[in-house]
Amino acid sequence: MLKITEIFFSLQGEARDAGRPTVFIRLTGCPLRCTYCDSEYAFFGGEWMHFDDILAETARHPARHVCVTGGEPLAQKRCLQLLEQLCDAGYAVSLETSGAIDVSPVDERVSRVVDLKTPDSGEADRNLWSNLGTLGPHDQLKFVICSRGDYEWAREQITGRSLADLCEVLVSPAWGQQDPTQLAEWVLADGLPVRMQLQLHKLLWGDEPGK
Ligand SMILES: C[S@@+](CC[C@H](N)C(=O)[O-])C[C@H]1O[C@@H](n2cnc3c(N)ncnc32)[C@H](O)[C@@H]1O
Ligand SMILES: Nc1nc2[nH]cc(C(=O)O)c2c(=O)[nH]1
Ligand code: SF4
Ligand SMILES: [Mg+2]
Repeated sequence: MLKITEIFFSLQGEARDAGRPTVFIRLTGCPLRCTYCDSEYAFFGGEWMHFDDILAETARHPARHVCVTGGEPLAQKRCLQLLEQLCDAGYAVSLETSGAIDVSPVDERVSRVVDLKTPDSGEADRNLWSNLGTLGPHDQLKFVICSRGDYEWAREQITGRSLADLCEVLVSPAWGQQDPTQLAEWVLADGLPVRMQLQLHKLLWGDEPGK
């Protein structure tokens, strides 16, 4: 059983697979409190669901891709079993995670999207740097940028730790806070080896849950 906030079908709005029709499984609960969090409604509540029912609900939608998110999905230990079962069922699975919890036990078929928390998130001291050692080309690292200070911090991590040699590195403007054009100009000025992303679902549907 897992505590689930919502299961919905949408276009992947973030990271490397942006634009692909995807089923989202949002797990309830998170031990962090990022200043910009757009998913606070997943902190509490939710519904206990059996694995079979989660898989059945997922299968109702015509998708090859499944994204497990939250809240912080890895805060529920049994999330690991769900990820395995989704892979066994043939889905291309991604996991959105805060980087505050050990990602090494995650099934290697899963693309782990690890968000390194920036200073302005208010949660940078929660980053588990040992996670970097477990990542490979199939995984993704992400920085959500709130300010020039966040950008410079991210740039320092990316260049100082050669992160682009590990896996795909993404930068994303904090929605409604960081001007995206400005971020694009900074990336270009430095020739930073990253992929900049916008939250496609918010451009399409605004900031509403279940999209
Ligand atoms: C809601 S979190 C859930 C997964 C996990 N707790 C995490 O933080 O990665 C999914 C992704 O949305 C990003 N996110 C949340 N609020 C955002 C905002 N206002 N603007 C841009 N990205 C945001 C997070 O940084 C994270 O990369
Ligand atoms: N369309 C869509 N794509 C997403 N990719 C990651 C999401 C998340 O909240 O983790 C998300 C989301 O909430 N909606
Ligand atoms: S870790 Fe993710 S879900 Fe938790 S507060 Fe931060 S952005 Fe929101
Ligand atoms: Mg979201």
